[in-house]
Amino acid sequence: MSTKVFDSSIEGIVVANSDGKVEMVNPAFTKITGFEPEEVLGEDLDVLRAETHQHDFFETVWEQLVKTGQWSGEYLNRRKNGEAYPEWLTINLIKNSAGKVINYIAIFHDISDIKRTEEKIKHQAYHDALTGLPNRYLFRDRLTQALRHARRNNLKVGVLFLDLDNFKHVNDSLGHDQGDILLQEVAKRLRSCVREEDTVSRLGGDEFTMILNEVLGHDSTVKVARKIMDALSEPFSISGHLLHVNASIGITLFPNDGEDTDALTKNADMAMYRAKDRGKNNYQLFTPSMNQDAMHRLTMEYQIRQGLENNEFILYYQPRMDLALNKVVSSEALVRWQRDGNRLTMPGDFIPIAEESGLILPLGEWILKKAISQALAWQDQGLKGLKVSVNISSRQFQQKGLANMVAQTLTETGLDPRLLELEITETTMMMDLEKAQRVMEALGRMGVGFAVDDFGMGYSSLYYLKNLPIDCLKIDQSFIRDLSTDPNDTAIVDAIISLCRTLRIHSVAEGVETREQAKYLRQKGCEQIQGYLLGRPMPYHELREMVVNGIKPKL
Ligand SMILES: Nc1nc2c(ncn2[C@@H]2O[C@H](COP(=O)(O)O[C@H]3[C@@H](O)[C@H](n4cnc5c(=O)[nH]c(N)nc54)O[C@@H]3COP(=O)(O)O)[C@@H](O)[C@H]2O)c(=O)[nH]1
Repeated sequence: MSTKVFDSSIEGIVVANSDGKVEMVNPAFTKITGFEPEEVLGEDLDVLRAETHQHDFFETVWEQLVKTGQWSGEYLNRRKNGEAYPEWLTINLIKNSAGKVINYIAIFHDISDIKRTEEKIKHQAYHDALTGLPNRYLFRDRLTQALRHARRNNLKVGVLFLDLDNFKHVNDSLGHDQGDILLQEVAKRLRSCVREEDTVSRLGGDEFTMILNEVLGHDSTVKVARKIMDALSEPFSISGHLLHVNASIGITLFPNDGEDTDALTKNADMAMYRAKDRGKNNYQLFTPSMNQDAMHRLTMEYQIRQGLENNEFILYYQPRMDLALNKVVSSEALVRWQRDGNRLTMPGDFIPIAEESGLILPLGEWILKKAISQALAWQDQGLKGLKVSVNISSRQFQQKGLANMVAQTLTETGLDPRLLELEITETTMMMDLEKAQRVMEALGRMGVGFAVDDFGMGYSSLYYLKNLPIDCLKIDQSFIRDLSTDPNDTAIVDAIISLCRTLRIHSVAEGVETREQAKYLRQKGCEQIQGYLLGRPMPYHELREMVVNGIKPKL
């Protein structure tokens, strides 16, 4: 029976006598190690000892055997062909009734498969499945190690935080599969920009971080950032498409910009946001003032939220005049924040923060509803046909359900949709042309109008002018400012007015401050004007008076 067990066991078994000479091995032993019985029988057990462990390892094993009669543990052994393999080994001392050792029995099995699975699981836990780069956990671990080493040896470590610019467009236009391939290619290029001992990791989405070990100072980190930007500036060829990808990079240096992993990462992230603010496709070194800015932003975010709850926002209206009719035909709703009593905070101080934090969504909805109900009130007060136009920020325009929300508000209030105009910048429309088309056509069918705000400052693309339901171009005020002195501005304004005429789109000049400007625009055929010449943005009742009394003196 015991012979049968010995022979059929899947575990390798070696029996040695009290002198350590091998007396028996089973077939599993041969299968695992490759040694035939005749090659080991009568030999010292030492012939099976691989030189994969240090001397003190065997001393520990021996000590425990003597003490307890048994040792179990992981052992890195070697097959006959020289290949190393891990095994789980148990050695038992067999004693006779007098307590004298008569045999050593070693039982072992090959745990290569288990080890491989373990390694795989470990790799998956610490690597990004898409790019194979270290993930955020391994990044943190590596940075912690790098800082420990740098502290001990008085060295510097650089951290780069990189975010691809407009990656969402690739995903939206070509689909996620192509987006994934692009991320893999970006990962390869990033890896090629740093040394073997540096770490490039993917935190998720289009965010990557880099640990630059033992750098000399800021110059070295900047060099790497430039190298990365150069590497990314070459277009990527993905499934027949040539894609251009840029990145915004934030840089911190240990110990100057943070003492620990969290501080260095957070500050590099902050610097990356500064790079985005500065027009993307650039790098920024962290400065302590960025921390103050971040604190300011956080406080403002909190206060905007409170302001919404406490009804602190109000709308002002700026008149728009039809030059042929010499009458106010529309007004632009412009938000103000009335906090601390009567002090008005201007939109330039809070709209960008509301945009970044997403608070523009509830704020924008409030603005839209308020402007619609005000326009309705003017109709009821006899100001028939007075339109209202509302600025829609890009985040608001991208949100799901904007068309439904506008349509529902119009239905609920009963305002004629033709009295509402939405102002959108070129950049907003170009972010996702298909979506722009869907939203604008849905609302356009109801009668809502669309004005392109700040025209001339962005793409000025004829494609969207031809394909989107646009009613009006608002010529950016920067061209009007120097209309009489800068021949370039004069030429641009003339060209936009004639473009509007050709495309049968209304032309509106923004920022008109002088009679000369108004006169010139009328002469050139510009249809409407808006600006301080007519009046600054004003409370709703002042606008009503202006419409009722007419613009005096006549322009
Ligand atoms: N998403 C939203 N954005 C809004 C809203 N309300 C305002 N804004 C945006 O904030 C920016 C600054 O607005 P504001 O301080 O109100 O300035 C407007 C006008 O006061 C100013 N203007 C008008 N005429 C003149 C002029 O003759 N000279 C001169 N120097 N400035 C003038 O221009 C601003 C209006 O610009 P525009 O929107 O491009 O027509 C501004 O970008 C607003 O868009 C809001 O409710 N939602």
